[in-house]
Amino acid sequence: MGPAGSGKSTYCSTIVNHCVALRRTVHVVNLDPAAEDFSYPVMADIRELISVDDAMEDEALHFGPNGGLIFCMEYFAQNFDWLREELDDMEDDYILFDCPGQIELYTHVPVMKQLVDRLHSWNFYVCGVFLLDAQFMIEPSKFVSGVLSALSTMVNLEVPHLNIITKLDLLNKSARKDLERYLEPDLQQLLASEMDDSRMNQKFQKLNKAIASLVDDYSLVHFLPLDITDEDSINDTLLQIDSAIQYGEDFEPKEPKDCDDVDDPTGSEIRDYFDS
Ligand SMILES: Nc1nc2c(ncn2[C@@H]2O[C@H](COP(=O)(O)OP(=O)(O)OP(=O)(O)O)[C@@H](O)[C@H]2O)c(=O)[nH]1
Ligand SMILES: [Mg+2]
Repeated sequence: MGPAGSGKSTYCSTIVNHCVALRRTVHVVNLDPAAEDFSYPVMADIRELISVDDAMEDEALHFGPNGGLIFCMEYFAQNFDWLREELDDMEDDYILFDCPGQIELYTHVPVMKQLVDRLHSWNFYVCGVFLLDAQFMIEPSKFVSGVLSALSTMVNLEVPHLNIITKLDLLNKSARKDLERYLEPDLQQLLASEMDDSRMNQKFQKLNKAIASLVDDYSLVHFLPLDITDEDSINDTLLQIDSAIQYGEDFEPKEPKDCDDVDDPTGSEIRDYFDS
């Protein structure tokens, strides 16, 4: 999940490619009714059920792109049986759901929560992954808006949750260094530094302080940086999610000969993965 363009589909293809190298099975379900191109193999596509064009072109509905998307997602919520059928053959597999970018879906439209509840009822372990563009880590007030959307998604879904900063490879050295103060943020301090040299009026300052203390009180917002050009960084992300959903804990131990079958360099990648 995450705002438009935050890198959700890129994240899915990055994880798929990484897992191919690890010989680990990962599938992706496209839940974006407006998506057109995919850089990963699509196991199931919501557009087979309904697409934004269907909602926009319908004579009676006449939606624009945003209303159309919400309509599609509500239609999806009425038809989870479609997803159940698509997931029918899955067992012990890892599935990524590539979601749309409209923030309403994570804040006040109930469809994502309904989806999570339905997945639980089908015995899936679910982890929410919320992506935020590293551009949000440049100004404290931008960061606060990112934190709030991450927080409302987290509170809304009530599942293990990971916030990830994307597009790290686009940052220069000094921006990367600056990023560190946002990874374990002290919001009060961050905002205080901005307030000193801005002309924010008193009410706005007070509002920011109140938001900062609310977020601090939850002490739940933590960000993990993801650099898709760095295999170790991708591995760290995967491990955090694995531990959140207890992935692999109930797998049967593999026969040693399975490991012998694996050729290098894949074999060494698998060892690296378990070593880390
Ligand atoms: N350099 C770099 N570019 C990225 C990264 N992640 C995404 N992009 C680029 O950012 C743009 C948007 O990425 P997407 O993966 O389509 O983002 P999205 O969140 O799926 O977008 P929507 O589905 O439209 O909301 C694309 O041009 C990607 O190539 C990254 O980690 N590094
Ligand atoms: Mg996308």
